This record gives sequence, structure tokens and C-alpha cells, in this order.
Amino acid sequence: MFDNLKKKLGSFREDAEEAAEENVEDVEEGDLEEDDLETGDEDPSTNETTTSVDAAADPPSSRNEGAEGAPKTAVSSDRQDGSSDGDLETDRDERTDPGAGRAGVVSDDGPADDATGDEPDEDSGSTGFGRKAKSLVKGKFVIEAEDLEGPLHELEMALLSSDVEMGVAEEILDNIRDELIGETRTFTTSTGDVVENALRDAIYDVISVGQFDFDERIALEDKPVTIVFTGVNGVGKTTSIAKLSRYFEDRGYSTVVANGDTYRAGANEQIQEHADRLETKLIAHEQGGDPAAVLYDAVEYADANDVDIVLGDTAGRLHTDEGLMDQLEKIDRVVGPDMTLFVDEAVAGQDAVNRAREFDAAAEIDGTILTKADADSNGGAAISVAHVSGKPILFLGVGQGYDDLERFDPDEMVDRLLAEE
Ligand SMILES: Nc1nc2c(ncn2[C@@H]2O[C@H](COP(=O)(O)OP(=O)(O)OP(=O)(O)O)[C@@H](O)[C@H]2O)c(=O)[nH]1
Repeated sequence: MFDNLKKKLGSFREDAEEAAEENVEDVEEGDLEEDDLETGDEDPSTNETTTSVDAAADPPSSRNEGAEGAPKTAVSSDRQDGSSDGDLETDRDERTDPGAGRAGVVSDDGPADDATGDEPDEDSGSTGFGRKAKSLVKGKFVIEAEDLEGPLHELEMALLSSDVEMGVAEEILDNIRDELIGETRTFTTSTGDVVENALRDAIYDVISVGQFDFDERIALEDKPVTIVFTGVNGVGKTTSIAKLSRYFEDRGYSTVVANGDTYRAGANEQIQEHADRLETKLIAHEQGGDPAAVLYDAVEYADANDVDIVLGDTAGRLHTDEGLMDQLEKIDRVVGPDMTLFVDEAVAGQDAVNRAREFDAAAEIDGTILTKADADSNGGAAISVAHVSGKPILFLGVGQGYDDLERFDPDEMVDRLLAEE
């Protein structure tokens, strides 16, 4: 899965690490300015962080600098879930590389990311992270813009040729620039970790857009929960519905499937096969019937039989097909689905990215299921869909079996993309 992209990211890592290595200076403990490592300068009342001595030379940052006077910190990810960066970073690093990486990186314009979420360092300078980092520090470097020009250009070309959407590729590059260029970085493990963490954060930022806890949301909704699936023909909608039926049944929910694809000959038979295998009820009408009526009946059935979740298939359509888009609107009016999930195939690359944007504009979606990720070596859709549509990827289809469905986890995705071969 995503092998091409993994290779290309690996090349960037090597190139950027080389650029960092060329600028490394050894640091004797005694040479370190307190400023290099200080972490206790935050004023809790203003949440201001000490600015870098090099800050004036910093290139304008599109991400870390807000309004004039706003805090500029080394923290990069704008999390979607409201939790503090510190908590998340700590979580993430513990899972991926305990004791290495981010925790060891300190820039001179503020605290290391992990430190930002920790308890306040009351006696700054004598206790806490600054002191700890000092005793571990190995070296320091500054990467200037020109050092990274070549590697970043290569990375841009690599992302674009992997079907990453142009705006998303630019965002990733901006994120990396913000993280790596122009700041003196002291480090405790290796320059490789510094580069890897910058890349990790840059990608995480774009793929984690809009993430929410899907299971929790299902648990909290009044039952029955109605989920409608939309997308173009043949991308794996029906199969994904069958997989989600299995997913929910595995978590103790009962499901009923509604075939709102009254358009395509053979659709009833196809979905009936899945329902039989999964031993779940199918509600279907004659071909040519009203899809909204099918879904309405399925919700009635669920109400009457205490079924927890209604999974509603719809006809494959293009967002430009007005008749079919009107059907979706009617479904919205008649059954008021709790969620509309857009289904597309990872292998469609840029097309899938464009369709996600367009479907969201035409019929507000809550999230995406990206199918056939198992057959996609590029990964461009997986990287781009959330950022472009503003809605999260919720699941990846990773095969044709009912269990071949993975919750999309941005952390795991980044780990996967940056895993050493
Ligand atoms: N490898 C792989 N194949 C998949 C995956 N999901 C679906 N497929 C296959 O894709 C083909 C199309 O799937 P369907 O579920 O029929 O697609 P659909 O979108 O419902 O198609 P229409 O009903 O024609 O709109 C089938 O052969 C599925 O087995 C996946 O995650 N990985």
C-alpha cells in the first residue's frame, strides 16, 4: 500500500538529513546558551513564548505565526479534536519511538513540542525539561532556505507525481519549511529524527483534518442511526456497506441495509447476496422505484424492530447529474440521515480528490471511505481528500473481504508512510 509514496518520502528524508548534517556543529555543554534550551519562559497569563534570537531572520511562516504579537511556538499541528498538542505529541511519540525523536528536539524559539503540554516549569532554568535536554544534547544546526531548496523541489515533484493535490503538496512543503528552516535546533538523538518529525507533522497536519471519533459518535446518536452512502459507480459503495454492516455487528449493533440504488439493473440481487452472507435484513423496492421511499421504509423497519443502524446504498452518480443529485436531496428531506458518507477509490488518485471536493459541495458529506487502498501505490488520494474536502477520511477499504476495512488513523497512516523498508 502506498509504496511509491513511501519511497519518495524516504528520498526526501535522506536529502534533507544530508542538508542538516552539513550544518551540524558539535555542542559542548558549556557552550550552550541558556536560551538554546530554556523552556520556562512562557508567561501563562499571555501564553507568550520567548521568540527566537534568529526570529528576525526567519522566513515568514504561514502556519505558526498568527496575528501580530501572537505566540510563535515550535508546535506545528493544529489539532482538530480540541485536545492539547502536548498530550497528543506525547501519545504519538510514545507509540512510535519511545524516548527518541521529538522529545529530544529543541529549537531556540521556544520549548520542545512535548514540553508545551507538560506541567508548568515553575522554577524555570533550574528544573524541568530545559535542564534535562541540556544534559542530553548532541549538536545543533541551522538549515537555511537554500539548503533545502533542492530536496523540497524534489519532494514537490514526488508528491505531485503521486497524485497529491497541488494545494495539499504546497501545504506540506510550507509546513516543512516552517519546521526546519532558519531556527537553531539542538538535538539529542540525530538529525534524522529532526527531519522525520518535521515530515511527520507536515503530513499529519493535512491528513488529520476534521477527524472525529466515529465509534463515539455512533454510540451517542439516537437509534436508529441512518447512514447514507454516495459516490460514483463501481468504486465499492455496496461492498463498503457490507463491510460496515460487519463492523457494526462486531461492535454489538444490529443493522438493516436499504437498497436506494433503484436505478441499476441487478443492484437488488447484488446487495441481497451480501445481506444473505451477513445475515442482515435488506429493504428493497422494484427497480425504478423511489430511493427515498426505500430508505424511509428501512428506517420504519429499524424503529419497529429495534435495529440500531440503517445503511442506505444509493445509485452511483456524478455530482453533475442533476436528477440523481435531486434524489439525494429528497433522501435528505425524507429521512434526514445522521451521516452521509462519500465513497471513492484510492486508485482513482486526483479524480477521487476532485470528486470528494465536488460531492461535499453538492451534498454535504460527513466523511469519506477510501476503498481499494490495498491496490494503490501512490497514496495521493489518501493524503489529499481530507484537506481538500474539509471532511475526514473515516475508513480505508483494504481488500474484498468483509473484514478488509480499517479505521483511518492519521497517526498510523504517517507511521506507515514513514516506516523504514
Ligand atoms: N481490492 C479491493 N477491491 C474492492 C474494495 N472495495 C470494493 N472492491 C471491489 O470493487 C468492485 C466494485 O465494488 P461495488 O461494491 O460493487 O461498487 P459500487 O460502488 O457499489 O458499484 P455500483 O453498485 O456499480 O455503483 C467489486 O469487485 C469489489 O469487490 C477494496 O477495498 N479493495
